[in-house]
Amino acid sequence: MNLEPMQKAAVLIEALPYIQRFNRKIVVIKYGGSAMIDEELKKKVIQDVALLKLVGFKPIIVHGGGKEISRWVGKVGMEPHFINGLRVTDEPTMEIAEMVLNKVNKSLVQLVNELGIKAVGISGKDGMMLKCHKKYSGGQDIGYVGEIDQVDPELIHELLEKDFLPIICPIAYDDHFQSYNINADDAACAIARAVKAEKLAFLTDVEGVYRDFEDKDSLISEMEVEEAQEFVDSGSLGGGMLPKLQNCIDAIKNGVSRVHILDGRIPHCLLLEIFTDKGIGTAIYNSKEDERYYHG
Ligand SMILES: Nc1ncnc2c1ncn2[C@@H]1O[C@H](COP(=O)(O)OP(=O)(O)O)[C@@H](O)[C@H]1O
Ligand SMILES: CC(=O)N[C@@H](CCC(=O)OP(=O)(O)O)C(=O)O
Repeated sequence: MNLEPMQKAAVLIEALPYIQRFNRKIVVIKYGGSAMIDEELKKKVIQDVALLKLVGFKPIIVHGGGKEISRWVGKVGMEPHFINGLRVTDEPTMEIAEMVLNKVNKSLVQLVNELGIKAVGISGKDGMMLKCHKKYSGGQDIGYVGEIDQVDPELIHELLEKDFLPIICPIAYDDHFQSYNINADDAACAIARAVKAEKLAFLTDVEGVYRDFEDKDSLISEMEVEEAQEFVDSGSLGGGMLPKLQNCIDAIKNGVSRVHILDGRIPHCLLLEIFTDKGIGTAIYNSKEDERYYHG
């Protein structure tokens, strides 16, 4: 894309009110495994986060790595198994999940560091950040899968205060200090609530939420939280989007100002959402009044 100098200036000027509005505000970015497949795209996501940091935002990355965990589970001759979108996590799977998530974590840290920004990679066990209990799915035992009870944000605040960029992987601990595998959307949501994030953005592998998944013209660009709840309750939403949208609703109801579901396959989707008047993907917000605050 070649822009004339005046167009370049216009793009920067359009970003100005957003830079002012988000100065020193916390933005949590949930970076899903499905949006991590392409190395070039991955670099662009990291560039976006770096830019957010350099213009004065306080970004936090909470990442997944579900596809990579499944690849390694397959490598050791086991079959990945999910119930209601959650990985059935027996002892060997837990060991693999923790190893893989830590590996993904450090690879993201390296990409951020390469841009001259100091990142610190941690899991929910560091600083006793994410405490959980064993979760059952529809009454079924799904192994070492946890539900978060408590988030201690002290370490995150310390890192932000010292100007580090926290990169967090979704592993938690229970009363007995056993490690648990946490769905990364759940972790991002709990963390965004605990740090009272201004924004929570999910980077995934679809354009956003479709009213009808079969009809690609039915993309919903924005929804008030009540409307989103009605959509979830209607039963017409399926797949991974169902728990994701419920997480978005819970985040808004618990103090996060605005949540976005963005297509991580679009280069620089984060910048396009945050710094342009129109935005992209699906935005969920509390009320029309709050929405005017963001997009005029
Ligand atoms: N109405 C819908 N709109 C968008 N995505 C949907 C819808 N219904 C089901 N989905 C599915 O939800 C998936 C996104 O959730 P998920 O797989 O959990 O993403 P991630 O791995 O990025 O967290 C999409 O890839 C899509 O297959
Ligand atoms: C319990 C559970 O399902 N944990 C997830 C954690 C990683 C994750 O959520 O990654 P994505 O965001 O890439 O899907 C898993 O094992 O796949």
